[in-house]
Amino acid sequence: IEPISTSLAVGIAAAVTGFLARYQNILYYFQECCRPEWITYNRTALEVDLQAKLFGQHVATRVILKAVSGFMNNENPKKPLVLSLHGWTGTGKNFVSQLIAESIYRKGMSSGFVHLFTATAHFPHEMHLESYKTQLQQWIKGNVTNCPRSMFIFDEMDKMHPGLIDSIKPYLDYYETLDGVSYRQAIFIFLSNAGGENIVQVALDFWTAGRDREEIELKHLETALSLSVFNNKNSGFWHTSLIDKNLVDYFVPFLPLEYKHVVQCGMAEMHAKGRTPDMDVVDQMARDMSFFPKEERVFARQGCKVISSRLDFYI
Ligand SMILES: Nc1ncnc2c1ncn2[C@@H]1O[C@H](COP(=O)(O)OP(=O)(O)OP(=O)(O)O)[C@@H](O)[C@H]1O
Repeated sequence: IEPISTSLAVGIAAAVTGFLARYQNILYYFQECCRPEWITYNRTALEVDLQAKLFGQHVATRVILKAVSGFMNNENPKKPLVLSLHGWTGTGKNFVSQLIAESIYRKGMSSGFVHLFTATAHFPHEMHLESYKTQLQQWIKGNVTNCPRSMFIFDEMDKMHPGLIDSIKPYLDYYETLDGVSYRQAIFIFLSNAGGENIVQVALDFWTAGRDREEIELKHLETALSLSVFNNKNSGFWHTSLIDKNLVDYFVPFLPLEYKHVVQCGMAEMHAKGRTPDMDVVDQMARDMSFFPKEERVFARQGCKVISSRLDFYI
């Protein structure tokens, strides 16, 4: 009787283990977790999205695809990926962050591993600076401990207190671990309008010289960025050592959008609203929008930002 009961017990244990393993697999399937089922980089998806959905940003498209793919395909990155996106309002900085998130996380921006902070909403009062610092550091540490492949997006970076920027600096650095946690798989994206006006000036110079916008290369914009972001004492960045410590891997410039891009945004928006894209409607809306400089009317003052709500008036 003894051997029978032992083998029965072994059999039951194996069945239970098998069931739990299967149950866990089913759970992984339904509930987001820090596993490849939920977090896998799809380069093709990012490339296709950038080409098809992001208008007028050939420089940013190239830099972002290279930066994200290089980082995600590297098994052993020496530091987290840090991108700083700069440009005029409504040119696609938030939108690109969303596309990057969608190419990595199955749930995109709704993923529990993607964290978005907006300076004025999350850190509005300077008097609470010290508690913001502690909370932010704990938040980053807790989330990266939970899932090393976490993404942190900081919007309105130029409105963020330099002290707060300084408090996240250690996480962006080359340390193997920090208090036992490695941050090397994480992604940090900073968004700001800093440098926007100088980028506009470069784009305008090309336009005035009759040169094609597509001829603008990263090298033409680097000086514009360094003058306005790195050497400008009013810029939050200048007050921190993010730049001279080389913690930002890529500064990504966003060009101001022209009339034709606004039209492209309008057509895409109509499609997104479930309408048949109508050139007449979109053209009417685009013509009523505000462009600058006053005389030349080349660039959309609000980029593509207000298009979604504007369109409703014209449909
Ligand atoms: N270059 C673009 N191509 C396609 N759509 C765009 C582009 N720029 C903006 N949009 C559309 O406009 C919306 C608002 O743009 P977005 O929030 O990305 O601008 P932003 O550059 O982050 O502006 P801000 O600096 O004011 O935060 C996006 O959700 C997207 O629908």
